[in-house]
Amino acid sequence: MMGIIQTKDFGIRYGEKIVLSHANIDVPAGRFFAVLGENGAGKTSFVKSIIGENQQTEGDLQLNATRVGFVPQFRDITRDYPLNIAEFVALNYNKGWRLWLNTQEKMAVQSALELMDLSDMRDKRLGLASGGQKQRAFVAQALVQKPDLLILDESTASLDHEHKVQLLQAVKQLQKQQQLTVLFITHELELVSQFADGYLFFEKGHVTQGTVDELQSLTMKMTHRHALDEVRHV
Ligand SMILES: Nc1ncnc2c1ncn2[C@@H]1O[C@H](COP(=O)(O)OP(=O)(O)OP(=O)(O)O)[C@@H](O)[C@H]1O
Repeated sequence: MMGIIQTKDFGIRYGEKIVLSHANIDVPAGRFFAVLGENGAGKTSFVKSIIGENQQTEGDLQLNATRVGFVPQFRDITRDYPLNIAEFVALNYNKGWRLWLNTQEKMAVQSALELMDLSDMRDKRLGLASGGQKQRAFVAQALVQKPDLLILDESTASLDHEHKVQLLQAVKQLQKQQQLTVLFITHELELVSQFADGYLFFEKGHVTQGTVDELQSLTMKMTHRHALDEVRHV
């Protein structure tokens, strides 16, 4: 099977600063990949290259996806933002010229809202929603367009535990049922290792790709290291 994201000697640099070099990865279609690495390791720069928002690259990056859904880490939604949650989720359907939705589109919006546990809040103004509710609305909006590649940048960071698990379960379900490929950028290694089939690990200008088994041992190692750090800091 052809990989959905393939790179050959791929690199990213901002002027003199080399963020990534000689990246050789091959993400198979239909898998759930955790994207890991410390702050500033280059995770966001890499996914921006995938969606064509970062041109400061060298080498080869091949993308074999038709529709890519990207949920960025931050989005500026102020309190006076006028749309309600359902309207926001449906935004891709009415690009300013059409204010109504057909039945099929309404159903797609409804099912995305249900998946993200937002049906009860569909009429709530997005500007007045909590951080976690907004984050779930962003994911729902990305799901409506039925992407074959979904990229989530720390989408669980502001959620309570129950909604973290719920979001991961919903995405996992779509991955299995609809052959969705998922790239999930996160610092929550333990949580994501229960859902991922593999990982990309960004460290010191390089990226390594690993299997689910390697992810488990990486999680153990990191958790152990973290525990040791905590002991040291006492
Ligand atoms: N447009 C830019 N111009 C110059 N430097 C940049 C730009 N974008 C990112 N960088 C730098 O590139 C490095 C990688 O940043 P990036 O945001 O990709 O990291 P990250 O792994 O996503 O980090 P985090 O976990 O904090 O989100 C950082 O040192 C950052 O300061």
